[in-house]
Amino acid sequence: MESSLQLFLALSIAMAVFLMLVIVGSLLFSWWVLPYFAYRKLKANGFSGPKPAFPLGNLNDMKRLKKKDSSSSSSSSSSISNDIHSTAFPYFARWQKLHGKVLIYWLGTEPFLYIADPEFLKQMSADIKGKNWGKPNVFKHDREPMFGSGLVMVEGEDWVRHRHVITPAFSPANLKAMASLMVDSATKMLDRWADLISSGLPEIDVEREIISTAGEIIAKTSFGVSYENGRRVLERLRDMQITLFESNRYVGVPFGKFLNPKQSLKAKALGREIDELLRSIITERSEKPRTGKPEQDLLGLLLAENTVDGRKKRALSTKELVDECKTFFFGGHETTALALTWTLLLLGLHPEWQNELREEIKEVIGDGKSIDATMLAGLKKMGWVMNEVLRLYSPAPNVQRQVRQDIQVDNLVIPNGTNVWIDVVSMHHDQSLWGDDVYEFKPERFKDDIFGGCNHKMGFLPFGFGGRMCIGRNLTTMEYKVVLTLILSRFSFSLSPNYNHAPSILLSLRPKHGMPLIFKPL
Ligand code: HEM
Repeated sequence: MESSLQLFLALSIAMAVFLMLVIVGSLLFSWWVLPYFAYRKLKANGFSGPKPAFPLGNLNDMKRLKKKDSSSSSSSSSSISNDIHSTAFPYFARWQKLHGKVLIYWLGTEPFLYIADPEFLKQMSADIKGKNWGKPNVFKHDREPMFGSGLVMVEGEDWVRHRHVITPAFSPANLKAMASLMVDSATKMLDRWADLISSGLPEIDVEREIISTAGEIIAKTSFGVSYENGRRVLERLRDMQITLFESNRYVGVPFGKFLNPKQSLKAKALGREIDELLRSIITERSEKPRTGKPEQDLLGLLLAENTVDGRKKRALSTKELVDECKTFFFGGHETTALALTWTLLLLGLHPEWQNELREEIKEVIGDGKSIDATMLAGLKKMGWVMNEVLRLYSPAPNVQRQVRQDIQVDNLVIPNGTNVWIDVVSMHHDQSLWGDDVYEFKPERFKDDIFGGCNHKMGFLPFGFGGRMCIGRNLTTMEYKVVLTLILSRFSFSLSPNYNHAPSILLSLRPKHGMPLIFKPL
């Protein structure tokens, strides 16, 4: 009896040890062996890069170089340079010098092929359709609370279906109906600015103000905030964004989430609440008998797409609709707000361009009080300014993809599964592509050329490229023109002496210390 108990115990221990070994072995296999083989295959092409250390990859080098640089890189308002690549991304600038414009670096245990060479990118992407690109699995996990399986992250036939259903919602005809929502939110913000100015406080941090207004605009245009639940979703989405930003992120590092357990749990709880609120909005709306035109926000248009002749065709499931609403919010408001924020910096430094744009607004729109969306296309110079700002201070500073098939580039092979990191800021600041005036603010470079005189068509990529190019670019252009027209029609502005120039990366390219400007009513 005793010996069979001992045998049972010994077997149980052996089994537990065996299971532990299997778990540790498979973790090491997926964190060490697989990435190492992927790395070896990439290296076989002759690419090199900084030496990684397990399990952080090059994250420590990046932090160290950033820290070293940030002690010397912020500059006061009187000495602002648009040469920002080496200050916002000192590690990429340094590695490029050592390893060229295509190199390998590691986020945790994930190797990435870094690309800042438009010709290489052109050759690599020439035969790849939108549906055949992947998004790095490591980001799918990390950004799950923001995008779920919305359009930014889906792949293959699912991506084709999502893109097909969503594209009509962003058509110019549909977007026009949203202009008045934008005017309302922006006017409310500008009335608040006017009150501040008249009470003797002309210095306004436009970054904070515009991000909050753009959040309201995107919530209205995505799922409507006139409903009680809509407002609550907006508040929770903002909380979620702050929570995600607060955490010191260890993307690609095994168990990285557990290094910030409090934030990870909070983001998860907020995510559940947001999903629940959006689900209730969707159910309420889809059960409402359809009379007349669908509601003119993106969700209303998607729900209409989901129905044919009054019958449900279920192009997108409720979960997919929830994820798309979150995707529009996270993908759409901060990028647009930052494009406007950086524009105000550059126009604050170039009052002659404020005047040029005011003249144009007078000619095309009149006093700027009532804006008809059809007139916006006439604001050509404003379009050049927008492009030039997106070139110098691209709010989406990089594009990430994952390769889903072996890709041949000349005699090289980029293997299936390779993570790709495209450094847009580097290409937008590359003297060999743009010429000696690369760091100057010169909107006129876009006057007769949609590529701004760049000597390579893949050198200007503010909205990405190919079939997966940004679906929201028309919405952004409209919002940009509406908000800038209203600002320029009411105020002139200059940079505050308190502005500290430190463009830095927090998912998007942001001014690290905000953007204080001094306003005067016209
Ligand atoms: C200045 C504003 C914006 C910038 C700079 C920007 C930039 C980008 C970039 C670089 C991509 C990746 C493209 C690629 O992989 O090649 C992208 C994709 C996307 N953007 Fe935007 N975006 C902006 C505004 C918006 C807005 C307003 C929305 C929605 C309301 C939006 C929704 C999306 C979506 C859903 C995708 C994924 C498209 C796909 O994979 O099919 N974006 N955007």
